[in-house]
Amino acid sequence: MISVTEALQIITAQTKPLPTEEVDLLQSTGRILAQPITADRDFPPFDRATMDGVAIGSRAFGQDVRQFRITDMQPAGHPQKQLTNRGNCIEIMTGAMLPIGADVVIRYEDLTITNGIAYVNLNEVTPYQNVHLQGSDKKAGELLVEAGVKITPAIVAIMASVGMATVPVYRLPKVVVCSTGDELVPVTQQPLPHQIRQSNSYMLLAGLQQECIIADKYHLPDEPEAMAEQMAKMVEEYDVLLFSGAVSKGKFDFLPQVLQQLGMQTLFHSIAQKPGKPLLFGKFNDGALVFGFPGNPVSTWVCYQLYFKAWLYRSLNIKLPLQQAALSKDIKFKPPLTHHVLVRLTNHNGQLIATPVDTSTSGDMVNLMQAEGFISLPTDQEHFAEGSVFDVQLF
Ligand SMILES: Nc1nc2c(c(=O)[nH]1)N[C@H]1C(S)=C(S)[C@@H](COP(=O)(O)OP(=O)(O)OC[C@H]3O[C@@H](n4cnc5c(N)ncnc54)[C@H](O)[C@@H]3O)O[C@H]1N2
Ligand code: MOO
Ligand SMILES: [Mg+2]
Repeated sequence: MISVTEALQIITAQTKPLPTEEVDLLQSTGRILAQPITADRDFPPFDRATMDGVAIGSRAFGQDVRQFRITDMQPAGHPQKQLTNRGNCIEIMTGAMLPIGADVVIRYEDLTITNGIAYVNLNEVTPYQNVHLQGSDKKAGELLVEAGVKITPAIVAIMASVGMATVPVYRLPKVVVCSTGDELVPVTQQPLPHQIRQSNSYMLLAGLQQECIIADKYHLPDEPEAMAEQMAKMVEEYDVLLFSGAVSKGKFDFLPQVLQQLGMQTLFHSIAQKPGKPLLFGKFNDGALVFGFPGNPVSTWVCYQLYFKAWLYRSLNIKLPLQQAALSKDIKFKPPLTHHVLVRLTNHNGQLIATPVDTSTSGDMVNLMQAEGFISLPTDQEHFAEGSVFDVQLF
């Protein structure tokens, strides 16, 4: 049986750089940007009024001029006007170009306007007051967003502003999620006393959706020939096959043998860990990877998070979300296995505290929802003291 570290090494050795593709701007949120974005023009592209009011020249104000005749209007979206006389001003709206000859915007709140004359009720003004100067955020040609970041709504706004209707992103793998087991019935079906509804596959599909992966879904019976028939097509079609169940020692756990008959090379089957000991990982010659997650829901979820996401994030060259947190209580764990402890997080005087979530067994899917992540406790200790700090991998 291999260790968690060895398993992660074997899995991450199976990553290769993903090709890129163009997606619509609004389909890009959450995807990984494949090219850097540079400013096509200055940010902002002109001296921009940041307040509604009037535009004047600060020199006139310095020469004790306090009243200005309103001669024109400079709304946003209109070509730049010109201030021709130091005793004049131009009404200006937020977002408009600062007129030629003006360098200050006085807010309406600081003005008294009577008969077309604006009186400035201020003792001093400074040049470029209430003006967002051209190029002050970024200059044309400068880097705005580096490649390799996860696209957020703010990045979508930047891409829109530089005219990108489509966005180059790393292609995501084509994934299929496959539940196994004769006890499982569809969500819409009333289970008989010996049956349960499928839930692991939905948990995996939902998890994949959070990574922007829309996977296909299959269900396989506990019958080797029927399994093989359906799976042969999957190997051709998908980059990654995620199975749940049928990987342990049961008389109906046919998955490892069927996959091997179809030509899968087993890279490991079982890890020194709890939960998730019988995890299966393999690959086909044409490149399809197989993760066989143990069927108990907590095992499926922890193995998906720890192993599939390690592979996915390494392929995309991004970091897994980790937070350091201190244990809320002592944990004792005897066997020489890596113990993955589900935790929820709270903040205590600025220190993040990880409180273990009580699940009765790894089949307890109801209490799984309490967990915000998990800690992988190392094998070289049996006693983990309250207050000791560990990385929490966040769900
Ligand atoms: N003799 C041994 N028995 C078991 C061992 C062992 O080492 N020796 N390992 C145990 C561990 S640990 C786990 S985890 C499970 C893994 O079992 P399988 O991967 O073979 O999964 P199944 O037998 O198909 O199912 C187990 C359990 O999970 C439920 N399940 C499966 N798929 C789904 C799904 N899509 N939605 C909801 N629930 C699902 C299934 O009904 C079973 O209750 O084996 C232990 N046994
Ligand atoms: O992974 Mo199993 O569910 O350790 O119990
Ligand atoms: Mg089994």
